[in-house]
Amino acid sequence: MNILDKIVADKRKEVDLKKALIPVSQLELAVLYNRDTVSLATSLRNSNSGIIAEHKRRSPSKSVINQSLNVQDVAKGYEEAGVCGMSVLTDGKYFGGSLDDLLLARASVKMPLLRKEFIIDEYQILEARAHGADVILLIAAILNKDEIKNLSETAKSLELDVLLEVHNEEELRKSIMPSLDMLGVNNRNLKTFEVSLETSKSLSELIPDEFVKVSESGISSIEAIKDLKQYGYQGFLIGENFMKTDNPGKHATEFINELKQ
Ligand SMILES: O=C(O)c1ccccc1NCC(=O)[C@H](O)[C@H](O)COP(=O)(O)O
Repeated sequence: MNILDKIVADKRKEVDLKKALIPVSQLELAVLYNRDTVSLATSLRNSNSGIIAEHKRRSPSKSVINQSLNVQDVAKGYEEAGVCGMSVLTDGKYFGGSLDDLLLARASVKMPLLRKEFIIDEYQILEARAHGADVILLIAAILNKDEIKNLSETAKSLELDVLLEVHNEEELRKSIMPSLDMLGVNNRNLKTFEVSLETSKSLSELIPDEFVKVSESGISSIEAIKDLKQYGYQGFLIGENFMKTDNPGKHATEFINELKQ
């Protein structure tokens, strides 16, 4: 079994357990009293930098990245740096994240927040909305076409943006549908962890213009972003490069300032 299959199998067990403990009706109540959402797609369309900065403590490919930071400080630092939005990993077992991280980030900043999760059930979309997310991620590698349609339509009905992530042409072709806002190309193969920015470049021309194009993973230089912009990318998801430092917000500020020059 590859790591992605293992993550999804664990996620199914986790969601089934949670459903038994916290009923959908309780989450729906939390959604009802939640805030208006803000659009990451709009923020990216109106931005020069296009940076989506991630909160990432550890990962299957890197084990420990940074365990000593406080999510509120990271969120405030990113917002002050002027990023377009923040991605918050909420998976506990493989990434050391939680829904509490999302809630605490939400309490600290106004910018769009992405729940970075392995979403396989509508329940997780309600959770995302109830904990302050503005955007959800759907990963084409773990969903079929009907699941992508149902989950993305549920997200839209809750006024959430949808970022659909692909890694190859087959995933892209099955996924294109009007209920998506952004198409993300993950440069990391989630089954082998191999990273290549060529993946974003080669898939770019197959992504219709109505979707905001986002390049994800393995981005660590200004040159890489300038290069990817030539291929129509308006969003750049950066995790490790910021999180491996003592002060991710400061690093993001310096990065964005250099990008603007
Ligand atoms: O990062 C991993 O090792 C990983 C492994 C398996 C599934 C997903 C994984 N990462 C999720 C992401 O997409 C990245 O955290 C995100 O794109 C930022 O990547 P990076 O800038 O390379 O930290």
